[in-house]
Amino acid sequence: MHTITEPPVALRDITYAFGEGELRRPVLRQVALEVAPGEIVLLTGPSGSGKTTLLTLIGALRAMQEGSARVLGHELAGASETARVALRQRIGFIFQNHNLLGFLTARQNVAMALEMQGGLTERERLQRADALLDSVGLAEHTEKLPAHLSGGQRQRVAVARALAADPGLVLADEPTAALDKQSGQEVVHLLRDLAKKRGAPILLVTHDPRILDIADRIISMEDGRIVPAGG
Ligand SMILES: Nc1ncnc2c1ncn2[C@@H]1O[C@H](COP(=O)(O)OP(=O)(O)OP(=O)(O)O)[C@@H](O)[C@H]1O
Repeated sequence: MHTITEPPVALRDITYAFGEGELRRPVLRQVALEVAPGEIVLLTGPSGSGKTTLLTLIGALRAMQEGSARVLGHELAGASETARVALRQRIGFIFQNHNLLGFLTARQNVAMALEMQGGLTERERLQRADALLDSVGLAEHTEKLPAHLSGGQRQRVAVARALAADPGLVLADEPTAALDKQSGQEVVHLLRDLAKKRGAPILLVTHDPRILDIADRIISMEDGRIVPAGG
């Protein structure tokens, strides 16, 4: 007997539009995509081609319109808000502007991501946060507020936070856009190594040609469609 493992991300015929009636503007057209366990997929393409919209659909951050999206074993078409919230807790998100809370230390920002998990005492959460910050090279900076860290360091905190809850999938939107070349490369290499270790696939939207080498696969989008490889 074979066990057929479902890919962590499987999209079929995803079509999505903003606006209604005459103002309706399609931004995704029949997108199909599969991401394998542990795979690192980069999504590139011109501004406005629909990359972020696709990422937010996969991340259950917006409701589907047409097509099918199976993410970590759950169908998102027709999924309730409750189901989407539950799925979001199994996904690690990293954004361009890191989205750290300015009044919390690096350690508190990471520990907060563990609160949803339940089952851990505060002491355990803080210990786990310290271990994660250590793994991204920030052992010396756990007590600092985001404002006292460099851009690269803040983005490392965001990586630690995204991986804190042992996500089944990591979604990143332009995580290096605000960073210089070296910090950007450090952050994505770190992200890649940590995700590979945990077997979590990464889907990363980027315009940054300096980080293309981390990809297992690069996908281009144009005008709401995935451009066929080699085309
Ligand atoms: N909330 C919204 N309401 C209306 N139109 C939107 C909304 N969000 C995005 N759009 C439009 O949808 C299209 C696709 O946007 P999207 O952000 O997905 O593209 P992108 O490829 O990620 O672009 P960029 O690289 O600039 O981030 C754009 O034309 C954008 O203006």
